[in-house]
Amino acid sequence: LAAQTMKQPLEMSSEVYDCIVIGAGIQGSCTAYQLAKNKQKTLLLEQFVLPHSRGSSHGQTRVIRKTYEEDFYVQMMHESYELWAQLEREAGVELYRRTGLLVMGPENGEGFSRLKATMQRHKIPTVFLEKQEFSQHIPNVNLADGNGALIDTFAGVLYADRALRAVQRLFQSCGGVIKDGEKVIDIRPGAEVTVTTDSGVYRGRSLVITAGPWANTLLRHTGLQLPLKVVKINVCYWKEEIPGTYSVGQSFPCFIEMEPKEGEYDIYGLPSNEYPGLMKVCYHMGSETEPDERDKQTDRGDIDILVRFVTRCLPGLVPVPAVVESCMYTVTPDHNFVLDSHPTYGNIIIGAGFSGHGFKFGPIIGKLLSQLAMGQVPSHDLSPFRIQRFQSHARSSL
Ligand SMILES: Cc1cc2nc3c(=O)[nH]c(=O)nc-3n(C[C@H](O)[C@H](O)[C@H](O)COP(=O)(O)OP(=O)(O)OC[C@H]3O[C@@H](n4cnc5c(N)ncnc54)[C@H](O)[C@@H]3O)c2cc1C
Ligand SMILES: O=C(O)[C@@H]1CCCC=N1
Repeated sequence: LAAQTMKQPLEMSSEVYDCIVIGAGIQGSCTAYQLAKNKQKTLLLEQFVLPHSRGSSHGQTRVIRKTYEEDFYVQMMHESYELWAQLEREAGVELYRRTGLLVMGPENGEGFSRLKATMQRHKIPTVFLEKQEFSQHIPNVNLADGNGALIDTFAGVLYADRALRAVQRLFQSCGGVIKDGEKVIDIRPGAEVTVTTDSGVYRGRSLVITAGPWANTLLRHTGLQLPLKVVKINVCYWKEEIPGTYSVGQSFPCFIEMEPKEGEYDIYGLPSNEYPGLMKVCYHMGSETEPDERDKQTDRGDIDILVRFVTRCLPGLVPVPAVVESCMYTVTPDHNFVLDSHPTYGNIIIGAGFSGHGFKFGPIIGKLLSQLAMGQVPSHDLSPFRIQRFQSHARSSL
């Protein structure tokens, strides 16, 4: 009996991969696909059985836009749109639906002014709406006093779950290997990195860590901790008083209300689509949580803010959420991503801290992280995303 219950040592696979990617969310899946396309023998490890709803990439929809204040995000989005279109062709599925994005914000505020200037500088097709013509273009929305409004006409919706499945399928069709339901429990850095899961041991010449909310749990094995905050997002859907009022079919756009009140985070919404008669409207922040204890976080302060916003600005919605789902953001202090090599181990690449706005960048992030993993010079300037910027925060736990 003792012999039967004794644990067998985990077997080391004889295969040496060019690259092992940990985490099959949108960033890891896109990275793995880019590597496989570049003839790299690639293993993608995922702790949960796919598909799952325990990280940050699940759910049916995400916003895609070029509407950013910073030039570097706009430049990356130019290429990301092209790569999404390429993915649609390769997978033979529709992943993007153009709806436009309405941005409302304090007309003379710093953020809104910077956004307007960036849109103009990059010649992004934008309609600037005057207060008096607003309701004619956007019925059933109340523009707050003092707010300006613009529309990014090429923005829209990405079909997130469908996109994730498509990228993983493409990765496998290029010879990539996915092992899901395998949690990584140890990482040994070296010229060949050794990665141990709860059921096997694997070796790779390089390693990409794209573990979303679990980034720091894994980085601990490499002696690094980043200043990341994991928050639970209450994903709220609101019932239309008259079904279809805010629907994709009625050409209702996605929207962002910048800084609805001083000190508050943005509120954003997507036209009703995935659940007929329900519109998704969310607060762009949540309360801190441990990633494995997400459902124990029951704070509803964000929902109170949303109820006030819906009552004031979206009169065609019942101001009580009809459905609340859960998701997580992994937030950096400056809300910019981490895209970098490990400061000590050059063959360990980190993609983390996507701060609630990373999905739309998936294909370009996949390309950049794969370039780092292959030892190539990245095709965009990655200086805004370096670990070094956290010098006073990032801790070595070696
Ligand atoms: C409610 C919500 C709305 C959003 N809206 C938008 C939007 O409109 N537009 C936009 O661009 N972005 C949006 N985002 C952000 C975007 O979805 C995220 O930035 C993106 O999904 C992050 O992907 P990821 O691959 O880094 O993380 P994840 O999707 O969390 O993937 C990480 C994966 O790593 C796995 N993993 C972790 N640890 C281990 C381990 N030890 N072993 C094996 N596997 C492991 C996890 O299980 C997980 O599957 C939104 C996010 C949320 C939550
Ligand atoms: O990234 C996005 O576009 C969305 C909407 C604004 C806030 C966060 N996610």
